[in-house]
Amino acid sequence: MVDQAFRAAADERPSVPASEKDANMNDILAVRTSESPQRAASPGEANETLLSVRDATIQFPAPKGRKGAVVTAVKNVSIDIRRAEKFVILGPSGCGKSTLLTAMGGFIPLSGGAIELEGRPVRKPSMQTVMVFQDFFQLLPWKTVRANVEFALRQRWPRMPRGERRERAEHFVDLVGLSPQLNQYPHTLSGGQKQRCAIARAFSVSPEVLLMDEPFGALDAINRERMQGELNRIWEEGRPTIVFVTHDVTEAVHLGHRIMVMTEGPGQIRRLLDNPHVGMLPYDTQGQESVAELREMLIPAG
Ligand SMILES: Nc1ncnc2c1ncn2[C@@H]1O[C@H](COP(=O)(O)OP(=O)(O)OP(=O)(O)O)[C@@H](O)[C@H]1O
Repeated sequence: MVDQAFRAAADERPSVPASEKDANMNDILAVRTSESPQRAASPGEANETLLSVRDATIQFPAPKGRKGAVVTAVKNVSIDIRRAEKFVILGPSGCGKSTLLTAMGGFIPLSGGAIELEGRPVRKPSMQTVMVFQDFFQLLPWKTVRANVEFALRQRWPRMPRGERRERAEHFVDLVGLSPQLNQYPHTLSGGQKQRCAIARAFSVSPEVLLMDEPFGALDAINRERMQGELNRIWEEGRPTIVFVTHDVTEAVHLGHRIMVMTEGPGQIRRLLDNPHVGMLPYDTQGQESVAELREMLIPAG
């Protein structure tokens, strides 16, 4: 019998039929879910929906071609993101991951369907949602690490007393291990340190939802692995809801309580999986097997 967590994932209908390969993946994750004694319970198991995507379709004008022609980036995606979960969107390059994430933040409009945050339509960016990007240039170059975080805090809570703002900024800088660089400017930081600062800034404003678009994509392998572990650790503080986009299978399995696998473009849901291996790689051999299976699932047919 599959366990509760797996049934919850199966409730979300993928928008494309599962292949035989996918069915095997189900078996693997379902069995592991019930067998794994150390399994970290998904905090989203309480099933409280925070961000709801209903039948979302996103189209862009085709770059060239006849007038009115469109590119469909995302097609009929429906998904409920639960409060306090780390939800990973995984898929091949160009399948619409970033587009879907950007729409969740209200940065681009839907062509069809709806996105709601706590039951209210998401139509434009709001303070409830913060995005962290892959590139290293999201910090204000003329401000120090501390001042970058303080700046965000001032935007979020304009009336917060100066001392409290400073203290809060230092707390989050410390949380990401950047205290020694507190007074440094972005151009003096490594790529990993810049991402740490961006993450400190994002966490410091206590967003309802943190949207992370391949934030470690530009890091070397060692720093990337380190940052994944850090993210799991930092998430424990406050447990924000995180939607994390990646095309890296190991990263997905290490970070996501649930993993949504997308098809090649136009992006649809291929599978939605509960992941019992979150935070356990690289020492969890079953997790490594799941990584291999997922990787195979992403290899294009033919
Ligand atoms: N502003 C735009 N105008 C036209 N087409 C766009 C636009 N943004 C994205 N697209 C197209 O939508 C599709 C999905 O792009 P998207 O960036 O969401 O994919 P992705 O899965 O995030 O890819 P990657 O992993 O390479 O970042 C692609 O075909 C892309 O060319």
